Amino acid sequence: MKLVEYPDSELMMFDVADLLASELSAALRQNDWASFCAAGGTTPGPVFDILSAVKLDWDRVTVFPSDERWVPETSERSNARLLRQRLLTGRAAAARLLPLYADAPSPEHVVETLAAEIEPSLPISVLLLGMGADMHTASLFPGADRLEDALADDAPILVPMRAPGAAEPRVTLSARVLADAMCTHILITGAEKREALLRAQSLPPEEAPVRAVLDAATVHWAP
Ligand SMILES: O=C1O[C@H](COP(=O)(O)O)[C@@H](O)[C@H](O)[C@H]1O
Repeated sequence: MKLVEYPDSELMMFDVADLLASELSAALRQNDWASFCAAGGTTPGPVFDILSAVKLDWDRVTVFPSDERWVPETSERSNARLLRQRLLTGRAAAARLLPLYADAPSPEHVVETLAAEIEPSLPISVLLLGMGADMHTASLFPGADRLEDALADDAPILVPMRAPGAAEPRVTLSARVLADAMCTHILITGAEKREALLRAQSLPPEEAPVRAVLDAATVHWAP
């Protein structure tokens, strides 16, 4: 793991957006398409705002969330809504968004269909993850009902997930799909998450799921 510490969050958001733009641009030089998989939650919005204005062949980029809460895009808790409102505007409006939600009573009803839509965009070209203070990343939560399945070497692309720390059912990319990404960044702020990150380094993924993606990741932290 590489840890980059910034004096303030604003500087971090600009630097990370710049890095992601260069990596997407490099991926597009090597291939006809690139995929950008990004966290939801409260942290990455400013990165999306900056990235959305970058000049890039966005029409060759497929964007999808790392995980989704089982709510429609009308909900403020929807990770796809965050991507649509903060990233797929301006220049980046030309990108294609693949939501990880469909109008079905539970993730189990549609998880295979959703996974089939993601599969052609794998491996992920550029991955931006977040992390909770409980050391979850994407929706790989400690104590989640299907964490073991999602951490397995032969895990499916997408795994439905329910966890004590999650208000609604979730769907998440599995650890192997996240760990296969060509470039991985984790964006965190605050003393509590920094301490959790350092603790996660010496714990197994079953206790600290973020551990499953740490080896190849660059972690960006600001107070
Ligand atoms: O629930 C989620 O949490 C993590 C961390 O979110 P944050 O609000 O603490 O930044 C996020 O990375 C994940 O995509 C999201 O579904």
